[in-house]
Formats: sequence, C-alpha cells, structure tokens
Amino acid sequence: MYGSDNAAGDDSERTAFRKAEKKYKLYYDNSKRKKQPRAVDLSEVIDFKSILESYNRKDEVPAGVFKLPSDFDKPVFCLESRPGFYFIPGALSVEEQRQWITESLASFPQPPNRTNHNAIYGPIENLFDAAKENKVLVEVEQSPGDRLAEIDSVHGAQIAPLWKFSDESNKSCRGDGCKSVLASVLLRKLRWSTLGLQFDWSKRSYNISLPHNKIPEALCCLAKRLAEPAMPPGQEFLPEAAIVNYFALGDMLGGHLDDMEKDWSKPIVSISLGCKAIFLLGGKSREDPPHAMFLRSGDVVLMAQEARECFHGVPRIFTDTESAEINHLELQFSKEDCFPFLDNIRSSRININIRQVF
Ligand SMILES: O=C(O)CCC(=O)C(=O)O
Ligand SMILES: [Fe+2]
Repeated sequence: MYGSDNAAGDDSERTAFRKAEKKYKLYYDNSKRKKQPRAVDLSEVIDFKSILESYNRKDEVPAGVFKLPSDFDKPVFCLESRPGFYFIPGALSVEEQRQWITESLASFPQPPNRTNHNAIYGPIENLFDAAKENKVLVEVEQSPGDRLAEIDSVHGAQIAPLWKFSDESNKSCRGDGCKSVLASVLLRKLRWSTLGLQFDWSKRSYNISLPHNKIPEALCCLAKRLAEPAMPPGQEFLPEAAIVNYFALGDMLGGHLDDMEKDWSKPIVSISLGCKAIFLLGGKSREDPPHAMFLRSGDVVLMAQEARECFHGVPRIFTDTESAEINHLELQFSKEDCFPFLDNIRSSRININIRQVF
C-alpha cells in the first residue's frame, strides 16, 4: 500500500490531513490491565447510510450534501465542497458483496496478478486453497544444476529461490535449516494484489511490460455500470487496471493521490467489502481539513475530475462485532465450505479500486 504512518516525514505531522489521520487511527490504551482500543470521537464522521435513510424517508439531505440527478438505480450523493466526488451507499447487493469477497481472496491473488508476497516468494499459486488445507510454503531444495539454470541469461541476475506448498505434516524439511511459512499466515499478511495492467509500487507507475491478464469480464461490466454517474456524457469507462487492498485491524492507508492515470476526467471506481472503515477525503493540499466518512461493505466511491487531485486515505477499520457491520455477510457465508471466507472477512476489509489507465 501507499505510504505509511510517517511517509512524508516530520512535516506531515503538522498538516490538517495528518492530524485527522491521528485522530481516527487505532491506538491502544495500555493503562488498564486489558489492552483496550482508545475511544475515538466519531461525531464528525459523515454517515451516508443514515443520509440515505433520511433521504428515502423525508427527501432531505444535510447541508453540504446533495443528491445527484442521475439515471443510476440507487441514490448517488455528492459533497458541495468536493466536485467530482460521488458516494453510492449500498451500491452492491449482498450477493454481489459475497461474489467479490470470494474473488478477492481466491482468484485475484492468482498469478500473473502480483501481490505483496511476490518480492519474497515469487508467484504463489492457490494461496487461499493452501491456507484452507493447512499447507506450508517451503523453500525448495535445489541441485547445483537447477541453480545454474536459474541465472537469468538477459539480466545476469539470480532468480529468487523457488517456493512450493507442502503438507504441514510433511517433516522433510525439519531441522535442515530450510525456510517455511504457513499459507494461513501468508493469507493473513496479504496486503494487495494488482489486476490488469500491473502497478509497480516501487516506481509508483504502471509497468505495461509485466505479464498480465485483462480485468475479468464480470468486474469490467460492474465497474462500467458503477462509473456511469461520474462519466463525461457520451463516453464509456474502460477498466484497464485494478488494485485490491486487504486491510487487517490496525492497518491504515496513508494520505495519497492517485495520479498515474492519464485522463483524470475518468473516475476511479472504489468498492468497499467487509468490515467498516473510515475514509478521509482531503483537498488539493494536505493542509485542507479532510472530510471523514464511513465506508461499509457494498458502498462505492467514485473520484473523478477535480476530486482526482484530492488527498485521501483510510486511517482505520473496525473489526468488533458491533462496529464492523457485517452481519448480513455472516448469512451469505454460512455454509460450511464458505467458512474460510467468513473467517477472513470477520477481521478484515477489502477494497477493489478500478482504473482506466490511458
Ligand atoms: O481503501 C479505500 O477505500 C481506498 C483505496 C485507495 O484510495 C487506493 O487504493 O488508491
Ligand atoms: Fe487512492
């Protein structure tokens, strides 16, 4: 993910954006015997779910918010102070949420899509199944012949050692110094996967020469439909890349801009799944005080035009039963073979953001 707590150095400590991040970030009170999350004042967090409810009931919205006149089948809300920002509460049905959570965990991390684990382990096939089956990723013992074959003839560089899944009960590597890691640990530590044109985090740009598959057709259709309220008239959104972010408790996505796409008149389509989060939408400067808002499973945010220049981030997710607001997903994943999905989503949040790059 982008940036970290203090990515922008000490100066960032003083910006309005940084102050808001610190206000909402998860801290623990260690004073009591039991480690407790520090209480946080959520009174200023915009709640589009209750805005939708009062809009449906009384046709009213709070000051600073308006309902976009649009043909979209759900109400789309905008903020007067942030042109180009659109919020569609509950845009995805419960079934759609289930579908995209399943895809995000079981299919999207599949090679040639890359994940945060690639840099250490190379491509990992079937991570989700391996975690379900209690497998272990083991560094494969290689013969000198294999090692020679691994010298990359073009770059002259040694290719990283190979890792393979093995049954946990397989003791072949015990005590001989070989390295291993549980698949379930890797799944828990999954932080991002990239679909379509691959994003290179080290250069913060798209590397079109990396092998990739097109964005899956069903995700393409969904993104096109969701993008509509923010599209320039007569134009069609072309999904070319997607970043899937996986958040665990305590993770945050630092304030950033998504500015590596060519045409900022096109929206970024951002889908929230799983546990509730707080989203900060700042202005064009980190000094502009950000708006804080809740993001729930099924909500969709569109950022187009001027909003493409606004700093934004996710300082906090909520995993406690009361605040996570994922009861509807418990039912969806209640069958026994769905339990690994439920187990994962109970303590995490997934964000799929889809982009037109060119
Ligand atoms: O997680 C979110 O809702 C926002 C993600 C985001 O801003 C990004 O990946 O660029
Ligand atoms: Fe972003």
